[in-house]
Amino acid sequence: MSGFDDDFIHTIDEDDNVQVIEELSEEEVAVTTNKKRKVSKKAAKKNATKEDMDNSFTFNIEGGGAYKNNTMDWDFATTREKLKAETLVPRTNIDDIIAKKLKEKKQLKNGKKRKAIEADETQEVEAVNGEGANISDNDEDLAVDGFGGGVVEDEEESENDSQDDSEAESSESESEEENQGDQNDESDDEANGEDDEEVNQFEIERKKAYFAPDSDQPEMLYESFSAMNLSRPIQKGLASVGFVAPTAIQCKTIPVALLGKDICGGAVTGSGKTAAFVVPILERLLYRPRQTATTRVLILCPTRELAVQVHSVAVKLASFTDIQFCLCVGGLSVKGQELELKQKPDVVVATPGRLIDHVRNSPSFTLESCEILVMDEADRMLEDGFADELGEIVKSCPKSRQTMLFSATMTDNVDQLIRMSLQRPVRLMIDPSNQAAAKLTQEFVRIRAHKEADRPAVLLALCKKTFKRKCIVFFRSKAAAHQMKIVFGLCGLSAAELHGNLSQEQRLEALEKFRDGEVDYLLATDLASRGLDIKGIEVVINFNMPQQFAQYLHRVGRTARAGRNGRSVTLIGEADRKLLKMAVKSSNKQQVKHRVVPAELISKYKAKLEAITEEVKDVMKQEKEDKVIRQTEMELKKSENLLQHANEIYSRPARTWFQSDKDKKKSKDVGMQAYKSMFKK
Ligand SMILES: Nc1ncnc2c1ncn2[C@@H]1O[C@H](COP(=O)(O)OP(=O)(O)OP(=O)(O)O)[C@@H](O)[C@H]1O
Repeated sequence: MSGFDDDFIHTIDEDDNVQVIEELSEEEVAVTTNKKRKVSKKAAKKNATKEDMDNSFTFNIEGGGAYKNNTMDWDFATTREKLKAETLVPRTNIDDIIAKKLKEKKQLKNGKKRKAIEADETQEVEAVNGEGANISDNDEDLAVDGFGGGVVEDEEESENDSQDDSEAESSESESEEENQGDQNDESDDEANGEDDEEVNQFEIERKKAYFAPDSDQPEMLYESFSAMNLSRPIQKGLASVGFVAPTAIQCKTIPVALLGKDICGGAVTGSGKTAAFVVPILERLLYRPRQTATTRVLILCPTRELAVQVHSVAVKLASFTDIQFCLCVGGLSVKGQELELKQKPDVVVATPGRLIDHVRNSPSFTLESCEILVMDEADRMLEDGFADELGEIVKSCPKSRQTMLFSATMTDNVDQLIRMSLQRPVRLMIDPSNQAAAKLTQEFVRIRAHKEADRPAVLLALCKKTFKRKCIVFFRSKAAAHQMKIVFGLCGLSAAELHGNLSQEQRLEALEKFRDGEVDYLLATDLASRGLDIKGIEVVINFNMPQQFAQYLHRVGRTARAGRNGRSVTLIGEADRKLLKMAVKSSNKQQVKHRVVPAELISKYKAKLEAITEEVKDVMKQEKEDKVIRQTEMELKKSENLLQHANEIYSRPARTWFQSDKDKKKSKDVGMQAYKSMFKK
């Protein structure tokens, strides 16, 4: 990067500290490495709370792979607390409505049982009196039992173990029909071959001219963070969260980022990209001039949850520094954020919309002094829906800034990147593009065209029989995720939902409940598909396949993170064959499997679903009614507020936006279309 003036934070090549790397001999590194000191979670926490530097501190060093330690969970507690304080009227709680429905059901069942016992007693009395009748099984009781647990459930448990292994077969067993389809696709590909070659050559030349030469990519591999010449407070921060050795993307990125270069970084999901950009930012900020507070770093994320997570990671890693952060995302109080921004925090972590709102409407907040701009999930942000907002943000930052873009499906499409006005970016791609995490097993359940309606029953069968905890299920729409939440609740499966129809507090609460194991399932839309890092997710189920392979990779990337094992199960329709082919192509063959859910099991759960249709409707009706009441209460509270603070409210200048309402709607529609096109058949 060129154009650093005196006020800019220093890159490592301008910094005397570079000597330290060279002076640290190999033996010294080896000695420290061999110590293998383990800092327990508890001790790390304790360290994190200490404000001052501890001179006797020794780093937590463990040689070998990056993921040896148990790293800490990121927490949303602070953000949730803030939100709780802002809630005007308590929200409708769907769990309460479902619980009420289940209670009613139980009461009904008990009532029936009592009646049956009374009837039996009468019959017995009658039998004694010589007018006997046979006592038959009460079918209705059994049906009711089947949903909440009890006898039928126990039976299922025992069936389960034997079925697990037999259900999974290798992909080689896929039918002839599928193979035929693949061959057709291939012959199409060949026909286009020559044209493609020319285009490819042109693209290769363009990329060559656009990106920095490959020689700018360091080939250094570091055994530990302490070998990276990072400052002591940063190393302490890393040790406190259990990071000992850098991952591949961290090895490559940190040195280049410290030089202030623009970066396009790509590495599979769960490979540590967050710390790859946070660490060099913190390191550089340690050397910032401190006379006047200035916001120097902006980190953009496509979703609020991801921004909350990145903020939490950054704050934890910076525990031993004086670096200040501010989280600016929609759904949190604008006023609170305005006050924080006034203090000129060093780093702002934001979602684009809310950030633009502040740039335009928060007095004294500007991006004029932004020296580093990071875009996490950059390929998503470069998509149509975000393009206008991004253009507005880039325009507000100085040209001389450093820009870093990261994603597991990072694009090196020059046309898209030009929008970001990068300066000879260094391409740091660790894994071949479009690849899933190494330890992910991908399973596919075939849904034939005339069986599309079976999807809910298949899902229920999978969750009831096989995947009983730490499972995230992706749906195409908010309505589908919500409806399934009710179905799961009525079927005795504990689930939380996560989608855009919930309040921000509910969204974070859902994530926390799932993370803490209070619920076994997270039923989500693509809101949760990118970036979220929840430890221990064992399975990702795709109720439907998204049309874009990249989106699929992000979804399944919620498991098998940080070198762990994981499994994905995708219900794959006839129209998704191409994507199945891509998954097979981009993975180790042994890791792609065909799962069969037995037809009788599907029939059983179809019947169960049919039997609870009315109950689902009831819950939805009750929920709607509660919503109306809450809405009215909200309006009332708002009017009261307005009356009480009318002068203040009306004297505020109206908030402005960079687009007209019409333009705003148009770009929202474009985004929505782009999203929907992912599912187009
Ligand atoms: N050096 C390290 N040592 C140990 N664990 C690490 C290290 N770096 C990151 N991790 C852990 O790896 C996990 C994945 O990291 P992160 O969320 O940054 O991945 P990502 O590459 O950004 O994934 P995604 O593409 O899904 O956004 C996290 O749980 C994080 O705590």
